[in-house]
Amino acid sequence: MPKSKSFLQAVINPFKFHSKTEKEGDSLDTISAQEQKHFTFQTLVAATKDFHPTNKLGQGGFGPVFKGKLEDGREIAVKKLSQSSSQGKKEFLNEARLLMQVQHRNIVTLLGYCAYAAEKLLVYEYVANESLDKLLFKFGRQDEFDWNKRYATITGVARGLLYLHEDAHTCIIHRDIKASNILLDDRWIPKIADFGMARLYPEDETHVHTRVAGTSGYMAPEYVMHGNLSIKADVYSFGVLLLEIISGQKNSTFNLDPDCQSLLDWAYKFYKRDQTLEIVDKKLASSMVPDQAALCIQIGLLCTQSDPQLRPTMGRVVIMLSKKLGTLEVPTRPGYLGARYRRSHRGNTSSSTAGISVESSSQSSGSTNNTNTASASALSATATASTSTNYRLRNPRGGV
Ligand SMILES: Nc1ncnc2c1ncn2[C@@H]1O[C@H](COP(=O)(O)OP(=O)(O)OP(=O)(O)O)[C@@H](O)[C@H]1O
Repeated sequence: MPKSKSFLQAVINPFKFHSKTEKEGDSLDTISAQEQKHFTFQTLVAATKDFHPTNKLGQGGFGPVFKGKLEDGREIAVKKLSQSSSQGKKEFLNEARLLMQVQHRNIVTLLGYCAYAAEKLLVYEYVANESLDKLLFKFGRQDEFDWNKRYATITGVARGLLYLHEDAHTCIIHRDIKASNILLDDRWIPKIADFGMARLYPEDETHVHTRVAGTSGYMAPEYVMHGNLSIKADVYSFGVLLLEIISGQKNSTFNLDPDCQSLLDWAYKFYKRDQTLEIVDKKLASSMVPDQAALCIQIGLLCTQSDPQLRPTMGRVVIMLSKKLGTLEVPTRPGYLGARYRRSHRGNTSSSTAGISVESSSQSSGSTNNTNTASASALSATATASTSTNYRLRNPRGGV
């Protein structure tokens, strides 16, 4: 076997029973151009001090993530697929496969893997400032996260997404852009992480057999309700994330204003009143650049418009971020799932990060009940979700 193929083959082989078709295997071969990146289990045990709880960075749908240090001094994050992982081996392999193909300063680097007996582990560069959700919503570190850092985060994530959509060798739709999937390094450079749900789409692909999956508060309404998946679903999630970064408010648990059902609704309300900056996080009072903040909010609203065709591409977003206020289109009303859905959903989940999964019957593998999964009945309360196993993908690069 040529050395360039060995990494992916070694990752894939332990999962082989999950490989659906020869075609999938072939495409993995053709995308493989990697050096041997195998880590021995012993190396990772030593690096993480036997996966000591004090080294645990967090817990995702795959299982725990541990911090480690290699003998050469490099700091790493080790994602360990738990035996009981509900998210599943398929997504784990998907993440390895997708990340092998991408290299960008705003996308987390996969250093290698380890498959040892029943253990499956992925090894990443360690990203020192951890995830954006912890900075924005948890640790009381919001003061550290001043305007310049937030603006740099917005532009960095926009560039990373632009790369995935337009510059990677095949269009990649991430499908789970959210605050906990953006990591910030020691220089506050944002890195898009967690490719377990991402999908590769060749340019000429028109249909996809998939399921609707993602995190509530971030999913585009046309995707949740009709299974229409395009790059504009990521653009929508990016718009939500942008408004969260600026307001310090979490969309899925928004309850600041009884007249508004979501953060998007709230932002739109003040935009229409010409009081756009009312939504800005009070912690940014001294550091904010008002015109930049107003521009960003307008871009966030353009990205979350109900009609996906009206949403800009990420290429356009990157250009808009460098424009002057007053030169942009006027956003129409944001799209989000209705009040009935939100009530039902809240009643069914205790976690604000819980999401939705509408499963197609042909995809009922062990990967179905991921941590991002809430009851599909919550969805059906309002939306007439497609029960078809074939979700249509209309020109993923050009919109729905
Ligand atoms: N490369 C990394 N460097 C530093 N911390 C990391 C790294 N990767 C993950 N983490 C930490 O581990 C946590 C869990 O990450 P993981 O990607 O497995 O799940 P998640 O995105 O939090 O949740 P889910 O899988 O349900 O979407 C993250 O929130 C982050 O704090």
